[in-house]
Amino acid sequence: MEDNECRDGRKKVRLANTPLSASQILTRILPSGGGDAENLQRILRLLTSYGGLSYAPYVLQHHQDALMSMWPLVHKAILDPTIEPFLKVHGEPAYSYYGKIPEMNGLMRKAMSGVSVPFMTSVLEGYNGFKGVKRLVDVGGSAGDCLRMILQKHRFICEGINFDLPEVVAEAPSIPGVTHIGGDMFKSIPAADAIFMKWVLTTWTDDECKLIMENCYKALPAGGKLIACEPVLPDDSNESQRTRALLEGDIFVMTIYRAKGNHRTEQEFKQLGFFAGFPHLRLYRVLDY
Ligand SMILES: C[S@@+](CC[C@H](N)C(=O)[O-])C[C@H]1O[C@@H](n2cnc3c(N)ncnc32)[C@H](O)[C@@H]1O
Repeated sequence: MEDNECRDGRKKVRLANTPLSASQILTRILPSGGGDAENLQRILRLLTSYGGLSYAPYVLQHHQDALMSMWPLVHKAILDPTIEPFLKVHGEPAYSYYGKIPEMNGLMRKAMSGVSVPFMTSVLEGYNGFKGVKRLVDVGGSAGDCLRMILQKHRFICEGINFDLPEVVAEAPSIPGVTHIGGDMFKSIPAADAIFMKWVLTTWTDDECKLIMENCYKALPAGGKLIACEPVLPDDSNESQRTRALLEGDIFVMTIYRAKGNHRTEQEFKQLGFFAGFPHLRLYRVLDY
């Protein structure tokens, strides 16, 4: 009998949800034999490399046909920067396209949870800017994982609002202390003492970022704080692995989200913030991620 089987009377039954080893998986997908369990194990090790959470949905999200088929079309963003390759081919922008296909929408939420939880662990270890906040809104908060972690660490925050597109929050899990609100950040953002936002500005053009940040400004009291977690490009390009990963992410944004959406430098963020009414920018770097 195999590890994931047991006896029910005289019958041999297979237990659901029992972990399978790489070689057990291989015998199921290649019943006639063959395959390399060690190489399969190496892939599984990567996919599960973030603690209890899986990195797999993020890898899968980026490798869906609808996104992969865009890579040979990168040049289109140079020929016509008014429209990103994704929109040119699929006839609508990425987020509304995901929103119409429940599997893509669900995968995007899971992908964000898988990468955001380890990232937020690093942020919350060092960043101390939530003091005095009672009501916090997460703009583009997806399934609400970032808010859940912030509220768990900072018990003085009594109310969290997870604000995202209606079709995204409709499937978000319930989280103690968090209310999910569906809406459009280009129209208005729920009022709060402070606003948190992660991996949102980078996908949009400068004009769109100004509009989002202006809406944040309107939702905040005088002197209120916008805490934006975004990739920050170095002023000068260099050969570090980190910079090259950032530059690759920049091209991903150009191809999928907005031909003129981009990763930005500290100075570029400062200018956008200044335009929207935020006079000071303090940079906090998360380097161990
Ligand atoms: C890259 S994801 C980041 C998710 C989350 N902040 C995180 O870091 O895990 C960007 C999020 O912005 C949301 N979004 C896109 N357009 C939006 C809009 N017009 N209004 C509100 N949220 C929007 C998407 O649904 C998505 O959840």
